[in-house]
Amino acid sequence: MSETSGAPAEPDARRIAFLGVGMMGEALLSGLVRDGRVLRFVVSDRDEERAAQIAEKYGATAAPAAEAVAAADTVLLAVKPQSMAELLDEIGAHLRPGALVVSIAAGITAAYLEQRLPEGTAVVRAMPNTPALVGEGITAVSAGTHASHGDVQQAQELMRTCGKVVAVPESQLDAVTAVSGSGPAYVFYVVDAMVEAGVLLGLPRTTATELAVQTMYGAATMLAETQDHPVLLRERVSSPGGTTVAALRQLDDHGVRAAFLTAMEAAARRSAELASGQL
Ligand SMILES: NC(=O)C1=CN([C@@H]2O[C@H](COP(=O)(O)OP(=O)(O)OC[C@H]3O[C@@H](n4cnc5c(N)ncnc54)[C@H](OP(=O)(O)O)[C@@H]3O)[C@@H](O)[C@H]2O)C=CC1
Ligand SMILES: O=C(O)[C@@H]1CCC=N1
Repeated sequence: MSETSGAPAEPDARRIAFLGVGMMGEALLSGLVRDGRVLRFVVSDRDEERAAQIAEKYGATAAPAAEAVAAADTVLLAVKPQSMAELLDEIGAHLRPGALVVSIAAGITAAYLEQRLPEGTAVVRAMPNTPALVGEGITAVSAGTHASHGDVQQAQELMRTCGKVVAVPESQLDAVTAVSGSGPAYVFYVVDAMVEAGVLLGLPRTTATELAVQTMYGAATMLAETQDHPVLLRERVSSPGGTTVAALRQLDDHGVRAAFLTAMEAAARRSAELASGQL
């Protein structure tokens, strides 16, 4: 198995195995490659053709999972929760002593992973999101039983190549998954609805899309840069007796806020179901 590295900024001799290079595995790999430190990557996927394509695209090596972990200092588990038990069976006996295992699977607890990996394996759970693809992700990280402070820092550093990182207790990860893990989908849903409304009002689709996307981007940038409360920012848009209050009243009448609460409760509940084995 040969290995390649990105352009060096700070030397880093770690070897990282990506197990599962679907949507999220690729997003995280792209962040690390963009980061450009000397990191050696090996990728593995049940779909060998996809693994080979990803390896070629990012200058990594493709290998079967057992082979990939045998040479890795850090192992990133990026398969669906439903595939996790099978993958752990496959790699358990091949893991290097002292290797750090980072899992991004929704719902799968550190205890679930620790029970299926060699005794004492350092496990860190991370919940990233797809804006990692453009370096604007946010990841929440929590430590398993055997993970040291250094292990957690290493996992955080890994995830920071894709955006921001926060540390949370594992008990909060279902809620995190509901807010930021699944969150980009709600935002895309809202933008899609705004574009559709613009088209309904007679705008060309391209114009409606440009207006909606830049409005979302500008509003998010204001939130991040001013740190002002969203209610204050909303009030500044709402002229007395004007267009905005007319629209917001309709959102309230249609129960949009309540729908968000119910939807995100459902996401957190589903995450907890995955943890309790209801795959
Ligand atoms: N998508 C997202 O926004 C986020 C996802 N996550 C988590 O990331 C994980 C991956 O999600 P996502 O990228 O969306 O899923 P994908 O289905 O896109 O990617 C998972 C990949 O892993 C492959 N795979 C399955 N089993 C194995 C195995 N035993 N060995 C090697 N590869 C395997 C899958 O192949 P096959 O399709 O053949 O099964 C697939 O290509 C999930 O656990 C999810 O909870 C976390 C945060 C955000
Ligand atoms: O939908 C899912 O289950 C995954 C976890 C968070 C985002 N996507």
